[in-house]
Amino acid sequence: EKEHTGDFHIEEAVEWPGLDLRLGQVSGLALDPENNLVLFHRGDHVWDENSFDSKFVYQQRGLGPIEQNTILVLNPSNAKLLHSMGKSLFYLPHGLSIDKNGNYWVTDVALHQVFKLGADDKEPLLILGVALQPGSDKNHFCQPTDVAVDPITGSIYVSDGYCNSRIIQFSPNGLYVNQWGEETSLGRARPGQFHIPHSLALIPDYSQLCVADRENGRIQCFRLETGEFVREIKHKSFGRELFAVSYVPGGLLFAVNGMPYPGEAEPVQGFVMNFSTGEIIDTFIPLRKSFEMPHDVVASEDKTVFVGDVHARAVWKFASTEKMEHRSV
Ligand SMILES: O=C(N[C@@H](O)C(=O)O)c1ccccc1
Repeated sequence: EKEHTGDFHIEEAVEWPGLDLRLGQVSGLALDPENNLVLFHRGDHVWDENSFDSKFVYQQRGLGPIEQNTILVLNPSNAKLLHSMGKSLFYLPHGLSIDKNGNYWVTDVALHQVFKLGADDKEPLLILGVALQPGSDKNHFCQPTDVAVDPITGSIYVSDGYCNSRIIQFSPNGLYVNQWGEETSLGRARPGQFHIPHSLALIPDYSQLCVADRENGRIQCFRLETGEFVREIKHKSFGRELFAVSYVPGGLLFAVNGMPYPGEAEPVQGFVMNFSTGEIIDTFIPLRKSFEMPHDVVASEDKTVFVGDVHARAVWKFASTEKMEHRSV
């Protein structure tokens, strides 16, 4: 009988033409049920130092919403545009995820809102949060960063956000159910404390929700039903910031970290981890150009990985070059 000992490597798919799509800041990536790549970008708007006041109120309303289509559906092989939507709706796109029915779930950090959109371009199916009003109660977010929808229960989880430190759970029709998380106290970051919960990965096989705890440079995982802390995944090679996390059925967890601060050793890169052990089994960087601020990562079952970069305004594709040594036993 043959035994496979896969030596897992991924490297950039250099035939992918997604590096110069002339997009705005690419903030969110997801794969739809047909495995098309969907991206969320900011068109001609940018998030910079002048975008918010000290109370996190968006300062550039005068610009109006982004007139370009902010949600693009691309062919995952050749980056050809298949469909686009989402114009005149958003000010500062951030997170994007797609549920098992193909609905798009997005966050806008300027509006402080979460939207559920059908794949057509009709009215949003659900909006959570109050437009342009930051807050931290049951119906106000503060720069919410991502959404994850449980494929089994339909429960909605929101990572809230740059100016809050919590995960909020809503029922499938948007009623507040539960929340957990608190600000990171000075000194050590304890379990359940966040410093920008920045990206979510829902792990149905283990009924866990994993969070990229960005400025604590770590991933924290919690029980879906209760929000109870399960474990932290942290590696020295993550450096100071861990921006995004994504799970692919079969047990692999993907992540991207932040640029090193001056004088720090850990380079900006992508990570492939074994979910159950938390161990890093591969790292990856582009061959063409280089990561600047990799902001989201998404992987498909065949281990194709896409990374969107909010500064480089680029989308890289990586593919596994698994070398299978065949040993007869
Ligand atoms: O983190 C920032 N941005 C990115 O996450 C992003 O989503 O663009 C940011 C921080 C301070 C000022 C301006 C931008």
